[in-house]
Amino acid sequence: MYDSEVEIWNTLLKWLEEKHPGFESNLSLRDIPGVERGLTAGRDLKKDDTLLHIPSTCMLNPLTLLPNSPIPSHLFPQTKSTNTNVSSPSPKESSTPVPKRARTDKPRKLDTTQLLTLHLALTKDPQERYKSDWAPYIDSLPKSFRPWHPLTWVVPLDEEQRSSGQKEKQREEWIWYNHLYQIGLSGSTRLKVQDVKKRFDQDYEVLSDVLKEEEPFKSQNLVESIEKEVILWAWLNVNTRSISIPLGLPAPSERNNHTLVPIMDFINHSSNEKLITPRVKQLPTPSARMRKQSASSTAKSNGLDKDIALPSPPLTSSAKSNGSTNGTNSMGLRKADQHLLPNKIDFKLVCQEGGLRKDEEVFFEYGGHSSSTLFAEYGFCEIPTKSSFDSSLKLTNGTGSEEEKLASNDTNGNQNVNQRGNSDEKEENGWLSMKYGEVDLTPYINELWEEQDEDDQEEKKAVLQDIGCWGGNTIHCQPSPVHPSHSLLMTLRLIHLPSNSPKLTNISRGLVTYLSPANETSVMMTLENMLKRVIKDSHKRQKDLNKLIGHSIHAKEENGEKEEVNAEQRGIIGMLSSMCEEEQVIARSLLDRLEKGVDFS
Ligand SMILES: C[S@@+](CC[C@H](N)C(=O)[O-])C[C@H]1O[C@@H](n2cnc3c(N)ncnc32)[C@H](O)[C@@H]1O
Repeated sequence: MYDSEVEIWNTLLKWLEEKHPGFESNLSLRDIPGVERGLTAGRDLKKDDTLLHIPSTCMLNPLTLLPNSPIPSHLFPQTKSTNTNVSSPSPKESSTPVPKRARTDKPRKLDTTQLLTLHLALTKDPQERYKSDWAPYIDSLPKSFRPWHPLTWVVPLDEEQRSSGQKEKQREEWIWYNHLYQIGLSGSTRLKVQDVKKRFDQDYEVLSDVLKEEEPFKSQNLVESIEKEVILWAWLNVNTRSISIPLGLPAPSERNNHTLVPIMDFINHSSNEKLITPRVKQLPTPSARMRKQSASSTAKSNGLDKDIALPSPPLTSSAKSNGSTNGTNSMGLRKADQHLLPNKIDFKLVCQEGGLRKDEEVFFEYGGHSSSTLFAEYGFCEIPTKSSFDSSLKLTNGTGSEEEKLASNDTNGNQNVNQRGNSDEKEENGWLSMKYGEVDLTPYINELWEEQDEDDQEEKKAVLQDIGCWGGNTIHCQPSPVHPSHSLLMTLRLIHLPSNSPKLTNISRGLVTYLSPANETSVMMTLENMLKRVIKDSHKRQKDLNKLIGHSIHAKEENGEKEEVNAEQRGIIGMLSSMCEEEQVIARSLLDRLEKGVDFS
């Protein structure tokens, strides 16, 4: 571990111990240079031992932020119950002039994502006018998301604001990663990254307007001094590290009811139930409990000791429209409706059955996310190995078995999925047993929609929305065996249904799902063709990724100075190649079933 990182960690612990009574931790920081940071048991722990107790006061959210925030209070979101801002404005804010807006304009409000992004970004004011009470926590956040987070591959660097010495190198690096985005990501993963970008662009626009128009930022010309890159850094911290919690803020809950939580946000993800160690409880902070007990006799039924949702970025628009995916982030939505006293909820993590040995890593499941969602939102994916820690090694140091895996492909970068040896079978079983193993066929389905007449398309889309099947174009590993989602089957059935079919009414009422033997045959043939294309496209991508290995980032080959891709790039290429493998294994497995005549009616 670097000395500076130890220092940052120790400063954070000291701040929590001194300023936030109730804080307790039995966890240690695992930080191997070049590998993701994570948390491990600081000593042997048994069932129900406290791993971590995080008081509500140290969490960073609109409720804790408001009392001393330089951000004007009228920008804060309003609580559902009071329909007022999260608390009364402090004298400092009440003198802040509210900018005049047209009468018909609604007063400007930021949601939690935007507000936290703004708070983090203000701490980077070059003139240091915005010191945060959370400084020791903010110092512990990742310093940069470039170049490893895929959002940064589609958001170009602001050339104007780079020093000329760095400019060329950074520009070349960005071109390399943008090229990787074009050739190394499946169509469906690209759609998910574009969805993240859309959310970022919208929030960036809102925050730029706030910096331009709201005081005191306007007079300080902060829109010029806070670079887009800083907003990107802040936004990605909020989106990759915040945790769903009921704050009593209004819908959309996934944009409002979340918080940054020191220490807890160092915990890495795993969907492997054997590795997910702590149980998380929400409980009132001690002083709140006293007040709540005297105010209400229903305190215990109002959420005490409830399990709580974990790191959970705002829903992607595709997930929103797709209730049938693996419950993406829905845990957060449900729990966020049941809240204790807003701002008075502690987190307590306790050890699961079986306990933990000293130095064993602690994991959470961030949500029911497929590889492509994990990758687009958090910049990593899970690989079926004995632990997720192995996958994080692959992600960042690039020297692990991914490289060997790439090297073991044939000269075209292809793996022959029909002729599998023992190790391939093992690999295949690994992918097929992943809890959220999935292939998303949306780009192929979109092509089919484009072939349809526009009115026909609209009518069928409305029917699919009526039955909750719009947008769920996925095939899943669980429950085994691999199968298309009901939404995918219904989508294909409607695509193959003649225009203006009288059957549409009964389908939209949920009375009919199977349409006819001829329709079903067409559906199966289309599905087969799509799966073959998935396998072919994925092999092609793997081949292109292979070509990148050994190629220079700075394109100096013409000078005879061939530079290898660096370890980080190699790690990312390995991860993308694994995602190709996952697609091939899952698509092949469903294809085998279809070829054997499986019936999904
Ligand atoms: C909530 S933070 C967890 C702490 C983080 N590792 C750190 O160093 O601060 C989420 C980020 O951790 C990384 N991460 C989480 N789980 C991972 C895993 N299983 N493998 C690789 N990286 C992971 C990803 O970069 C993700 O964006």
